[in-house]
Amino acid sequence: MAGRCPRSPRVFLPFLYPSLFPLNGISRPALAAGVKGTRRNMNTSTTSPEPSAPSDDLRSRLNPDPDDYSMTNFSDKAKLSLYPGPGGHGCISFLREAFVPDGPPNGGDGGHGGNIYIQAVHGETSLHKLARKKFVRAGRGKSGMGSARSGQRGEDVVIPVPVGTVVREISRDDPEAESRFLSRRERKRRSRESQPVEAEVDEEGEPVGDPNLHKWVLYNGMSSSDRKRMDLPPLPSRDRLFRQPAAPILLDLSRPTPQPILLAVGGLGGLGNPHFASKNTPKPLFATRGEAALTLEIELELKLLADVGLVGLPNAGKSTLLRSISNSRTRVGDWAFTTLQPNIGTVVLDNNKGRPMLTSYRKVAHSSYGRSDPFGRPSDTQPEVERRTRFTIADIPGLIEGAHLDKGLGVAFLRHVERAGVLAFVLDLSAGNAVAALKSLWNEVGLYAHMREEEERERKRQAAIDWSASAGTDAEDSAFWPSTMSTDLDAPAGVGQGGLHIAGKPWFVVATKGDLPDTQENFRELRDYLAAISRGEEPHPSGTEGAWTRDCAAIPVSAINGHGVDRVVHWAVGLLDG
Ligand SMILES: Nc1nc2c(ncn2[C@@H]2O[C@H](COP(=O)(O)OP(=O)(O)OP(=O)(O)O)[C@@H](O)[C@H]2O)c(=O)[nH]1
Ligand SMILES: [Mg+2]
Repeated sequence: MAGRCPRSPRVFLPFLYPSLFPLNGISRPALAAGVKGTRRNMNTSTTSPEPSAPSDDLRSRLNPDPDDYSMTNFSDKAKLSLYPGPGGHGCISFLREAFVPDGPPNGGDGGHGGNIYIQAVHGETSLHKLARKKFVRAGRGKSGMGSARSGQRGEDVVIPVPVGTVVREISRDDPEAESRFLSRRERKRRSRESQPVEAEVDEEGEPVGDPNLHKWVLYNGMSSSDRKRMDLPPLPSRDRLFRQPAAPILLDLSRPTPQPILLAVGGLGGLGNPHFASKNTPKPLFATRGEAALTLEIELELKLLADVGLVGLPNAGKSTLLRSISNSRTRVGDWAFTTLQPNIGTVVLDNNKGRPMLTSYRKVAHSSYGRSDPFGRPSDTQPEVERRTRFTIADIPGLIEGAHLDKGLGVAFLRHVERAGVLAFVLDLSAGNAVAALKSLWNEVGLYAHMREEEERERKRQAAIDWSASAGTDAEDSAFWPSTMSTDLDAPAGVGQGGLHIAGKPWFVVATKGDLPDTQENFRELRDYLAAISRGEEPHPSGTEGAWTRDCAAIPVSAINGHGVDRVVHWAVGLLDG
């Protein structure tokens, strides 16, 4: 779909290349009709397209000192060990009152351990705090007490993460699930071989006692041989309020989650001795221990969610462009790799005088995300339309040739533009052949897309392994954790189609530094090349079959002067909402 900005290049091009686009007698005010208003800090005018000299304010904003920038802590990866709380032990106690010297058992139950949840919230922008933290621990359940007082429940912990975070389980160690699984397997083996359950003996012929002895709290005054001989009842099977999500956990928190999502469940509290009182054992001298909780290792990866992603070689002028269309104070400097971390700017579609600069409507998906579903899964989504007032734009560190081989800063930062609706390739017209630069950038992006797809396939292979057999997760637990949580997740639309999930996005080119001399010829070549792609005479620069090739536009700008940048905004909005 074509961009929404006026198709005639004459609207802005006279600023940069009057010889390329002769006016043909069209009056200058008429040329400006496509741009409805003035943007703050910009020199495009409603009355005259003539570039006025940039004000000092604008000059210093768009060509700032290298130390004039704001920088925040940022990290897009974190590994966390999660330790939900273990359960508190049950209590062995008996009623002792005046005139009741030998009362019934009244030991309280232990409290359950605290759970660990995760929630994607607006306002969080980075994972650096979690990356430093390294582990998260929920509260342990308190042990039960006499007089039938139950122990307090351990405190739950909610991990707030930025919207756009992907959560992947690396490993888990669940001693309880493992022992449940082993005892179930043992029971099955015995019933298959129809073996009578014989009392096991140790090497010296002494009875070994209950293999689950370690799960009981025994009265302190007992001797160890009494303990071994003690006839303990079978461990009661218990209902769980929360079930541990099955392995491997894989979540894509690409929208805010109104309710926290459960990651790791705390251990169950032990049962007090009244639970084991029976006709034969009216005074049980035992209670159960609280369950040990599992340990979960997870990896968090933040993929920023911007509407438009800027991709370009180092020093191309991406950050200057971002400054010129938003209020971003990202760092600008005349050397490669000035930008070392992604920056997001918000472009407000308003000239700050209460008048919209352009009118566009975006599709919004309203859903009952998390409202009716305990897991916050999207349900019936109904796209609606609302007036667009802003969009976000992500500026990432520059890519160099061979970035996929980890040259320069590598291609990892492309993950922040991977989900952008539109890609804007920023090319420096004064730095050699722009067509070659565009091809080289697309080549790196294409290789990154293939790498991501390979990773995705590998992850799917891993996910296909039946973890319940090896890690001891209950089969019903697997059913409990909805498989949709892990399938619609990480796979961006089009993954597995040879890089299409990126090459299929709408894109355009911003040709910067058009104010510098001898850039017209370079721009002319670039424009002709893009026109040939649009006509289908040239393949997509990444070489991907079926990639987006409609209306490939090159917009010449002088970001440092704020010239032509309105057109970038118009075109981007047109592609986003078109
Ligand atoms: N003449 C001219 N210079 C520009 C223009 N845009 C940017 N520059 C200059 O080019 C240099 C690099 O600009 P940046 O915006 O830092 O470039 P970048 O692409 O963000 O660079 P990295 O962050 O290193 O990838 C700075 O000295 C800018 O002042 C422009 O339109 N015209
Ligand atoms: Mg930069």
